[in-house]
Amino acid sequence: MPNAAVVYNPTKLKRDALDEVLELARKKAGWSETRWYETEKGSPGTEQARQAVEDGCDVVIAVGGDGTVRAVAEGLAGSDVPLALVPRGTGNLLAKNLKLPIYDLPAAVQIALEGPNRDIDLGFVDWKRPEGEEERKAFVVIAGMGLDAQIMSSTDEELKKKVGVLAYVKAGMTALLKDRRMLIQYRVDDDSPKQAKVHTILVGNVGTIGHNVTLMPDASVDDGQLDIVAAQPSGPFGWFRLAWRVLVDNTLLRKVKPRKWRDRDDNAKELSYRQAKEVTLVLREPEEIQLDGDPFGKIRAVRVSVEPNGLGVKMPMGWAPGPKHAA
Ligand SMILES: Nc1ncnc2c1ncn2[C@@H]1O[C@H](COP(=O)(O)OP(=O)(O)OP(=O)(O)O)[C@@H](O)[C@H]1O
Repeated sequence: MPNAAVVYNPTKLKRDALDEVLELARKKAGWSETRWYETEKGSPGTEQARQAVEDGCDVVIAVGGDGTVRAVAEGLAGSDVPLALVPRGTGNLLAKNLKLPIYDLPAAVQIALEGPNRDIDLGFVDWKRPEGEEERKAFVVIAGMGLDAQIMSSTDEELKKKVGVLAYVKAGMTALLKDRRMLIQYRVDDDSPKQAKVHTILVGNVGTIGHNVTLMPDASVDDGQLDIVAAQPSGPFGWFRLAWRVLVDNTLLRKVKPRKWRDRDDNAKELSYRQAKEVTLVLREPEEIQLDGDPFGKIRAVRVSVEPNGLGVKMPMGWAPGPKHAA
């Protein structure tokens, strides 16, 4: 009989609430006893997911926000055990990009036990800390440096509990006022290395960053490619033009705007886009990095790469591969 493992963040959902729904569903589906693994502040899900794989589970259900999902996905890398989501965070970005149900326990549980598998790309970062320490981490949504990572690292967690995403607005305004740019050396795939001065550089696996804002209009979760965006607004209207590009062009007009117009716009100077399998960045000064919305401190250099189809995710019943499902 198959069995499910649950890796859950107890600050996001009480075990009893999920257990009640899961017990009914697993008995009905003929699954054996569920194994439970609780995350901890200093151990947000990677070790638990690895343990669950070692214990022989058939699916790992991650319960929590994007941080928990990222950590569990990292623990599943290299295994063929799929991930199922019970989204319980602020952003829930992977779930939203894959159009999975949010805050619907029975639907999430049914998907976990009976839903079809979809293979999606898994992003990896190999970074070097300012002190020289090297580390490898996975991400499923976005890796970012510069302004957005400063926002993540300075967002007030207490305020986030009270006002949700508005806490990011406060941190964002503070970071914007500092108007700091990073001097980077970068190399995209086999191109020759180049230099640039940018406010933010984002490397994404999915294109929508919550509230239906599409940052990377061509990003697809299973195209085997990373989408790179560099933001370098300048002049008094630079940030305004950038916001217009993201909020109006990418998000609202994308569906109606002819492709050739978008091609012409795609490398306007506020926002440059590239698709690649790998990008290496060397920073003049150590910079903050964020993965899927969680801050990971300062790094000196990073190689971002993608493992195509590196992660299986449980999808809603009736899902089948096809262009209209591209995220
Ligand atoms: N048992 C625990 N007690 C306290 N904190 C925990 C525990 N388990 C995990 N955490 C912390 O929870 C954070 C991960 O939270 P999670 O991603 O589930 O929600 P979130 O941060 O609200 O989501 P989002 O990223 O969407 O805002 C990690 O920083 C981790 O250290």
